[in-house]
Amino acid sequence: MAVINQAAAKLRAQLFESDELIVCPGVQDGLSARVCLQQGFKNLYMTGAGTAISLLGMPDLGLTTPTDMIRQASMLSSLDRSVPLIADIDTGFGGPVMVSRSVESYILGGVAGLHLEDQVVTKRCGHLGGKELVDTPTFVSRIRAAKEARDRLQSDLVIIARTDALQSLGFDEAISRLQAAIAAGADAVFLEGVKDRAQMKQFTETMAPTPCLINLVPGGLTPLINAKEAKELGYRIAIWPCFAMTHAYLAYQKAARELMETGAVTAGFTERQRAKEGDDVKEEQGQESGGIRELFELCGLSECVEFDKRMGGQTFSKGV
Ligand SMILES: C[C@](O)(C(=O)O)[C@H](CC(=O)O)C(=O)O
Repeated sequence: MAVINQAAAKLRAQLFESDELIVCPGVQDGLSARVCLQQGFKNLYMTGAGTAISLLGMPDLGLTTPTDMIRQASMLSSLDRSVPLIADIDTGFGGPVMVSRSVESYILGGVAGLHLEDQVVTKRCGHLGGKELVDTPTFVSRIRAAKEARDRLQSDLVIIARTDALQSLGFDEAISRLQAAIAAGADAVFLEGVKDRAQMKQFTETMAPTPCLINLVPGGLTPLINAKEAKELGYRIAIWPCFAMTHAYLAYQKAARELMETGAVTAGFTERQRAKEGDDVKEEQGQESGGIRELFELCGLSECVEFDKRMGGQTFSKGV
């Protein structure tokens, strides 16, 4: 339990014992997480939208089950337990019993923080239209159930209350929902779909001293401010869901189109290889930048081989 709680304790210290902006690149699978860890980010964010797209090939419409989300959040937490993960838990997936069970599973999976919202269970991405909300007592019961799970497991899990009320009910109602959530045990707050800088500032000032999260979705309702601006506007956590998925999508599309049209794969790393060949720099077969071995290395190939050996295993004694 102590090891499982370390990331949560670290996130809590980042939030309450410093004034840093907690910068969270959105990740949805092993590859995106490994790349962000390689780049040295101190925190990660598990996007529910990205998980729906990547795991199910479906839009963010409340289709991921608790099992999908728990499994993905636990896997992402396990890649580097010194890097606290904040994970989307959507609506908590049901009534208070379900919320409590789901939060317990997130904690046992090593998740450091989560955000829990006030949409109906058949939710949708906060940046789509026609969202429906539960009433404030129902929202508060979800937060209370999350806190109960945290207290029962003696965890430092950071609970972030999210409201989607801004679009349909306005700023004041959204604030009063978040204040009710704080009274029920939320540590931080997330106003979904904030529309401009003036509203960002008004939000962080109104909620002070409670830490506020900003959600910077490409193509969403909120202007894509940068980390420096987010800090200046009073935010303490910034998440960038799906920030690299657009690039990944376009890269997949380019490679797939090429294979479809030419019957050969020359996009991506082989292009760089060719450029290098033009410079008379030949790389060994299978050693190209971006080739499969590099991806395996990114995902811990050498560490696995070394671990096997250290444990007295023979699995890789003939090399890999
Ligand atoms: C933050 C969010 O819940 C997510 O799943 O990452 C989404 C983001 C998105 O749909 O891109 C949301 O804002 O609802």
